[in-house]
Amino acid sequence: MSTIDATLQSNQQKAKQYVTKVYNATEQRNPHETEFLQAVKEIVGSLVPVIARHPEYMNSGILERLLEPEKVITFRVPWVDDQGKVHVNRGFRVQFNSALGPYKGGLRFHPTVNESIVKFLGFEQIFKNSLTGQQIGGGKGGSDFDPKGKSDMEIMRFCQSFMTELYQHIGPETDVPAGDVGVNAREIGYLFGQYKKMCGAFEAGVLTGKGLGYGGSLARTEATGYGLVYFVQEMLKDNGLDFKGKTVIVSGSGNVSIYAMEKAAEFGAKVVACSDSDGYIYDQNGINLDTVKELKETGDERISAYTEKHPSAEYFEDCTQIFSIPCDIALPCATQNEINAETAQTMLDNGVKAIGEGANMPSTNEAQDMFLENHILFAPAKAANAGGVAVSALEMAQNSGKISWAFEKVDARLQEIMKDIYQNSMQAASDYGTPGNLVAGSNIAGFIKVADAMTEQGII
Ligand SMILES: NC(=O)c1ccc[n+]([C@@H]2O[C@H](COP(=O)([O-])OP(=O)(O)OC[C@H]3O[C@@H](n4cnc5c(N)ncnc54)[C@H](O)[C@@H]3O)[C@@H](O)[C@H]2O)c1
Repeated sequence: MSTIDATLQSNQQKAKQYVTKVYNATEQRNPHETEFLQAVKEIVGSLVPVIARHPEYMNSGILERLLEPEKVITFRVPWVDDQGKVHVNRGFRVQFNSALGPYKGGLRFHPTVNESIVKFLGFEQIFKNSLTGQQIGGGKGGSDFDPKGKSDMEIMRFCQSFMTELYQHIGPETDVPAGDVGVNAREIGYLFGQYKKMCGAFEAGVLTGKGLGYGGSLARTEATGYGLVYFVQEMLKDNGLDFKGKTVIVSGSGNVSIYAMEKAAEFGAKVVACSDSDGYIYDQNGINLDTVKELKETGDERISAYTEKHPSAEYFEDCTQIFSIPCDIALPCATQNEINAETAQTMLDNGVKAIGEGANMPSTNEAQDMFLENHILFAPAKAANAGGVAVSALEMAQNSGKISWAFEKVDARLQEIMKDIYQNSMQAASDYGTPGNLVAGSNIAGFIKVADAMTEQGII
């Protein structure tokens, strides 16, 4: 073995030991945070070749610092329902990393929200935001409040109470929340109103996903779903494929899902199924998106009601079974861990060709490995669903210039950003010895920018 080969091997070994040591320490320090640990394991596992080539990251403790949020804020959110009964929920904001810019990431209102979920989302957000090439750090927040079945006034009172505490921790140059599951334009409106009242100032850039009349950006509503399809289209094109004529399944029926279905259909695909947390619908004629929008965007109805308007469609209880339907392209857009090893095996048996993750961490690490081992085209969440935050950063830019761009301008910029993320992730994958592996490539490309900025900014 040559001296160069021996050095490379020794560096690789040291890097592996370092990554394992840091992961084990994280596990010991956060023993019950399963989702956070899952996200950490996936990312740090792919960083071994980077650390081996750049031992300076190891020497300056980059991973140890990256894995500990800069700040975690937990607070009480008391509110009164329409019957006068008092409720108390828990609010969270994790300000994970500000090496590249103000913390940026959504708020999730869902009964499953806890510190582990918010930390996994915030951790992923660091790399996603870095991939967009914009000046945004990583953060995330939310509450275990369940908006399902609540009246408009209850939602408003909850949002006001939530912001009464949060306002002192955020700001256009500090931390800029947005929507996520359970937080859409209505909730952002109530949150913004309360922020404005508490601060006594109209600071449009403090929240993104706002209504168009008071500083929102055109194309923000569509951005995550459209961006996902633009990303998958790049991946398909690179492999001699295309959306045209393909059978597509999109889980969920919320913001990401609806606009992923819209763009996939526009590109000539036939979307045959979508879901909500109760069950899924299968429409062999192709999902009628106007009906889904009517049920989910203007009404507050369950997806099962779709079959009342389209009797030839079928409804099945148990949303987890949506991916048992054969398809060419699967776009999981509902929630974390919706595809486990068993579901992945069914999808492989059914001949799936490509997967694009619209939701955050919808595939377990086992499922992801199975797709990669079987050479399925796989677009991981932190790259493929970055379109939402990318357009949020464009909203911040418009707010700071007090201007509004046309839909076409924002959409064109979104397409360029998704293309760049695809190319940079592919390049990083091939530079570090895993050509074509977008999981490794996006982790590495996202990491290097943050690690370099942290190094330049000193030990803080
Ligand atoms: N909104 C964004 O801009 C954005 C950006 C990046 C990533 N994401 C991620 O995309 C996912 C969806 O977010 P959204 O903004 O569309 O939320 P949303 O609240 O608008 O919609 C979520 C949808 O998923 C459904 N759902 C929930 N649990 C489910 C389950 N177990 N099985 C099937 N359906 C289920 C809900 O009924 C709803 O239709 C989340 O993982 C979120 O973190 C969102």
